[in-house]
Amino acid sequence: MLETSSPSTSAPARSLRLGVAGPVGTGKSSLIATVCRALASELRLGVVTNDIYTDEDARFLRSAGVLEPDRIRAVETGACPHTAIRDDITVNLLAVEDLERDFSPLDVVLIESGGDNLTATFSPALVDAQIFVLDVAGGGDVARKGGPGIARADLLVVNKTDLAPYVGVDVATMVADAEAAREGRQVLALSRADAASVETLAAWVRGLLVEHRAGTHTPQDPGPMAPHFHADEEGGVGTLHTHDDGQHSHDGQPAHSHP
Ligand SMILES: Nc1nc2c(ncn2[C@@H]2O[C@H](COP(=O)(O)OP(=O)(O)OP(=O)(O)O)[C@@H](O)[C@H]2O)c(=O)[nH]1
Repeated sequence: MLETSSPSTSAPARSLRLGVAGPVGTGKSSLIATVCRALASELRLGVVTNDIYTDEDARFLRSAGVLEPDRIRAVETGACPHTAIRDDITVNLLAVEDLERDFSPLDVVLIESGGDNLTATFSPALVDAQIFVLDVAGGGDVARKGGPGIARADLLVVNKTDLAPYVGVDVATMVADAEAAREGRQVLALSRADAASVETLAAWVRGLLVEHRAGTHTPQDPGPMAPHFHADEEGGVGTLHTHDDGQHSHDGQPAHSHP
């Protein structure tokens, strides 16, 4: 791939890990397919999908031919999606690190959460940044309802805007509601059928990668992590952690310091 092309020629310490979360069916897999189509010719990409009982999202992306099949790895969570993206990220972190090792160096690894409710967001120990996806078909009022993903994800996508006339949603109002809930953080009205919106999404990813490589992007936790226990070195139960400052990972190191 184009190591000499923008956004940077300097070697990153590791890939940019970008999470994509949001309610069931809002278009997370499709958004990842769109990003891959837009950027696969200029960046080295990998994908990890999360499904509860299947590897369906990975199979969808492989069959769409957006990346070579082995660059798309599936995690079966066997539990509510938030469990594997926030409460215990081990299986996802291993999948990401396997990808990064197998295809070293990668520029971006996209991690798709299983569809969950409005409270589910990624731990900053797993991803450097996250996109939260809503769609117009879920109702124009959803953006007003708030929650950590809507309010504080790095980017909020209002997806499937091509469907808005058919479901009676005014996209401009929905975006304005979302911007108010986000206190100025970016909102993108997206449709895979709208090339300009797709290019805006691709440009956002490129810009984030530049910041990641420069070390100027700080991973944020959109919501408090549930209190949890770590096993101590003897295998017993260790100390209760809350990590509610948004700056620390499961191992107590700065969230962006994983190798
Ligand atoms: N009209 C339209 N449909 C879209 C768009 N993006 C996705 N869809 C459709 O929305 C449906 C759900 O898309 P997915 O990408 O599977 O959604 P998801 O969030 O990954 O779904 P889960 O993994 O089940 O939570 C599919 O039928 C897609 O074809 C869009 O921009 N416009």
